[in-house]
Amino acid sequence: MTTNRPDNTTHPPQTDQTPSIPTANDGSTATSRSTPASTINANARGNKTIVNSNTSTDSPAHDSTAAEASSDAKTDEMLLTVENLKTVFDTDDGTVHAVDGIDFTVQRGETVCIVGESGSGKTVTSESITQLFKSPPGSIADGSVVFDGIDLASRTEDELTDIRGARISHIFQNPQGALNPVYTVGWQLIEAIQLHRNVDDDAAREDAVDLLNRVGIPEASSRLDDYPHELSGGMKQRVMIAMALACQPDLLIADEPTTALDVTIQAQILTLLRELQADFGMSIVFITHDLGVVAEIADRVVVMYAGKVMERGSVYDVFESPSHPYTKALLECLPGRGSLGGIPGSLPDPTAPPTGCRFADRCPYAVEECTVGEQPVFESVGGEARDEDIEHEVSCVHYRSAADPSVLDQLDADRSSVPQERPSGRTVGTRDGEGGVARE
Ligand SMILES: Nc1ncnc2c1ncn2[C@@H]1O[C@H](COP(=O)(O)OP(=O)(O)OP(=O)(O)O)[C@@H](O)[C@H]1O
Ligand code: NI
Repeated sequence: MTTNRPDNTTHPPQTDQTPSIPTANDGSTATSRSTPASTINANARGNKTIVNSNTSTDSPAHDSTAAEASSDAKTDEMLLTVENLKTVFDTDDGTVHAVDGIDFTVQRGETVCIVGESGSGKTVTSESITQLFKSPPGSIADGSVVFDGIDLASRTEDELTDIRGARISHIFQNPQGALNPVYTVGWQLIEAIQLHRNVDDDAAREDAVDLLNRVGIPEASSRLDDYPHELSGGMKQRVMIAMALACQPDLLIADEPTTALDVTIQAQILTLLRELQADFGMSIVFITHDLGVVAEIADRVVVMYAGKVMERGSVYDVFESPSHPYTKALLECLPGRGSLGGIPGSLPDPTAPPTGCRFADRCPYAVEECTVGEQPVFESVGGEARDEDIEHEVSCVHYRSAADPSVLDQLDADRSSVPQERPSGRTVGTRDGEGGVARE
């Protein structure tokens, strides 16, 4: 990379533990990759054209020593804080409560995976960060999205455009849709670079070649003259990543960026993202329904269901001590586990979400209390956190202070002694019959 960074040091891992993550059959592990953050970027998706701004301001790189020494400094490590976010769509069928009061945080340099079944609100969550959804019908009905001290939820469209262009990049599942078919890859990349940095054509071209090299495109200088249709799907996604990195974002939002790719290419892209994150120090919000990918790439996991967060915690805690029955059910769908066809049943109607826990009617552990009132408050799961910087919390009545969550284990034991109902309905979980992605 040609770009100069104010701070290219790499943090020590958040923890020296590298527990085995039961991704699937391969027992591969996920390690923390925490690095400091910096700077800028931009990009495009169907709903809105994202116009890039031309300023590039480095965010204050945080001082790891100070951060470790003081709990106050931890606030500085927080890049994104989402609180009580509600995003709705006004439709002819009523108001769709796509995201319905969620909280999560993203620290500088970490990867947060949002995982859940299809329709649980992952994409709308990611689009709500910079309000990429089409409006109307979409709107943020409540809550705040604080990015590096700026509340994005209350910003004007112009201000959001600047932020999107300057500091938050998006990559999407379908790179074809995001690349302009009538311009060469080089033209588009050079434009992205020049929108952010005041460099002449030759310097921008040189940077473009560097970026393409960096994302693993062979013979980069000759590929600059290719049109998007001349590239394979994997190569196009690499170009999109290069464009997203053109100005070094503080935050890269990746919505199922590998889902359309074959398994080998998926693995390569995930490896690439990890390497780039270490080099660039950016934070990543990674949307996926694939738990194999989560185990591979996440530091922190946010489990979503029907517009709500059900459980959140470090990748270690969520995989090794899954606590919400929904998380348990998702993990059961991993290849080699009990459930083959996904979790029985389907999501509730998003225009009329049920009271209480939204998973209650599909939950083998549900009791009467689960179906009344508000979503259960988040409780700490307790036990020894494997990553002490990341709280492990769950929204489930069985974890209330007066309750005894071991009832879930007891029920598990009881259930395993009776034949299981063969699940039907929508699928969730991992790539077709494949295990986790091999780590390098
Ligand atoms: N433009 C829209 N108009 C109306 N409803 C919408 C719109 N976009 C999303 N929704 C609804 O919001 C809910 C959440 O959708 P979202 O796309 O965020 O799910 P997801 O978790 O990303 O699913 P998938 O894994 O299939 O991508 C769904 O019920 C969806 O139908
Ligand atoms: Ni989605």
